[in-house]
Amino acid sequence: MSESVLTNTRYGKDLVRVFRVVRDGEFHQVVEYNVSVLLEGDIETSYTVADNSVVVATDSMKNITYYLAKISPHILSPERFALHLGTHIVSRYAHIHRAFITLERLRWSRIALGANDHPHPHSFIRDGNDRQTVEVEVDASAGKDKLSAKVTSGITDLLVLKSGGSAFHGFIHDEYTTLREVDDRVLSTSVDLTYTFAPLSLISPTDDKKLDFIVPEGFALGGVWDAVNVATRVRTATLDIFALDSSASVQATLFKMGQRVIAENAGVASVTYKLPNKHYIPVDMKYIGVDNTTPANAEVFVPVSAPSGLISATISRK
Ligand SMILES: O=c1[nH]c(=O)c2[nH]c(=O)[nH]c2[nH]1
Repeated sequence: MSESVLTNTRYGKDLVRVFRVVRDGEFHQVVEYNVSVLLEGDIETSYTVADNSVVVATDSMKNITYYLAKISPHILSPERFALHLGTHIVSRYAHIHRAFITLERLRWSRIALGANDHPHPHSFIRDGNDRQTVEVEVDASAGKDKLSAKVTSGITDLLVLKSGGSAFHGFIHDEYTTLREVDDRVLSTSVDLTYTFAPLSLISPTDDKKLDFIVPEGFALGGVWDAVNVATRVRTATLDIFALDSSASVQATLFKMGQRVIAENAGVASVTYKLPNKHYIPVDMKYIGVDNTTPANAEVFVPVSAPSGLISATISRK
């Protein structure tokens, strides 16, 4: 027993599902989040000597999440809501020094009706399985009056495919090579990306209940970290480059995506893409005397679920 030591502790509530409607008269806005709240602090004794007096119950973390979803004016912005939640928790509990708030925003887009695409005031559609992601770390370890935060946002599971405009040749040919060079192929990936904002300092709440939250400079609408607009631009840039690039490889297309994200978003310090290459293999129909394998005649493909390539890179501001 004496040869072991507790070196790291973090605990909390995962998969807190919460939906919020914000009513502006007839006009509603909605968000649905999956939230994870993890805490670090002076909690070692809960592990080593079963001392629950230092434990904020994970059930309470769930309740705090629901309460903040009810009262936070920042609920519609995943970044600002996560910062508000983390700031409240580290300010409210003296022995909790860091809060790690992770949040996924599910898509609920407003339904557009009729020939004019008339936006419906309170009806929404799940128009994609991709989720916006936010990871926030609120750090009070330098003191409750010196809060700082790191914010990383992203997109996960954005599934795309192009049936032209993608080639792959010039790669190493040796005794292990069976892949053919192609001028044209099906390219599909499920985009996973994260982008990081510069670290920021936060103003500590001054009210008794520690519920006040002042949006950090830059994170308000129109600021360099205006997360709503950054998220929209990053998604648009990724889809634009995917569609428009005459792809020489996943690597080369990925780099162009990253360059555009950095160029268009002054507040973004770096962006990391993880792109699986989801292979679509032309079916060999020689058995029936049909050419389905030369690129011009390849029309029937087998989508291969495994293995896939996996291409990743981080593009940073110089
Ligand atoms: O775009 C690609 N990059 C690779 O590194 C690679 N490797 C492979 O087999 N196919 C591909 N395609």
